[in-house]
Amino acid sequence: MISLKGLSKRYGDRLAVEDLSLELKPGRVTGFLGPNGAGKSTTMRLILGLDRPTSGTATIGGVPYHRIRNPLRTVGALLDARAVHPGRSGRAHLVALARSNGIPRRRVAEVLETVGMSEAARRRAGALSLGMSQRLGIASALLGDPEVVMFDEPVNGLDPDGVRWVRGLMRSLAGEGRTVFVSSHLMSEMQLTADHLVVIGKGRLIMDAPLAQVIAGSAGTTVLVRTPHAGELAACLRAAGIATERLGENEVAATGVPVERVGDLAHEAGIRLHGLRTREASLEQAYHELTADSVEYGATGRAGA
Ligand SMILES: Nc1ncnc2c1ncn2[C@@H]1O[C@H](COP(=O)(O)OP(=O)(O)OP(=O)(O)O)[C@@H](O)[C@H]1O
Repeated sequence: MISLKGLSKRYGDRLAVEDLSLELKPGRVTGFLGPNGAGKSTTMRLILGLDRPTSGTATIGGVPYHRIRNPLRTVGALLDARAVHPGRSGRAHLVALARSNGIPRRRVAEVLETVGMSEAARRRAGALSLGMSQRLGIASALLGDPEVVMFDEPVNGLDPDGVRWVRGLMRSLAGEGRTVFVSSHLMSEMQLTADHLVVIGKGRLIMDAPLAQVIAGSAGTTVLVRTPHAGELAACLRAAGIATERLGENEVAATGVPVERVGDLAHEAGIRLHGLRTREASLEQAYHELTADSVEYGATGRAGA
């Protein structure tokens, strides 16, 4: 488990991360979302001890990274896929990493097999495509068979097959009971991969909730009801403070409300229903609503402002 308590990081007069407190639990994929410059990479670097917090703490299994005795066996991370010696082969890179971390050499062949690059690992790392570099970075992260894995934009540069492969890998790592923390700007992909979401904007926590709850909370998620008493039901829902729209003679749409509540209200009012279903918003829509006030570098904003 990763635990952040009041985590803050200041660069000069800029607060890149501000008072983040949350727990990333094992056995699930937690997606880490936020606009450019929101502080995702900084947070990941703080967890990995690559930067020191200005205040607060980040711990893995209760211990700050710099005090973990066998870091690669505890936490594996992919932050920058190109951060590999370009002249070395992928395999040589992994062998060196294994040796310097007391990891058995057989793990090199195992992780290369896992990421599907047993052949390509013979090539110089500098000659690998971005997609292959991503796979090598993922192999490095998995080398120590860690309980916690963190990936910063892991599907960056991958083709559709590669994207699907990463999705399957994340799901299976979580299925094995590991803590999986992954940042991405690809909402459609996160919707398919994540169980839980942490959304930040301008360094601050916006949302820490299950994916289903984030989507259900979107104004785009609508409960559609078919009933011969549409007028009566619409009035009843409005009286309960629910945004309601008549779609037709026999149909009512309600937003911002769980389907169970609509069903219960209809039941209490003795209104017969012929259909009750939810039309879910996309994660992309939910994300835009959540972060609308936090986007710093919008198309109309001043570049670099
Ligand atoms: N080493 C640094 N020195 C000064 N400022 C920094 C440094 N690293 C990050 N920042 C600033 O901190 C803020 C957060 O940056 P960070 O890279 O963590 O955001 P991010 O959410 O990962 O963005 P992106 O989605 O674009 O990767 C930004 O304003 C960035 O300019």
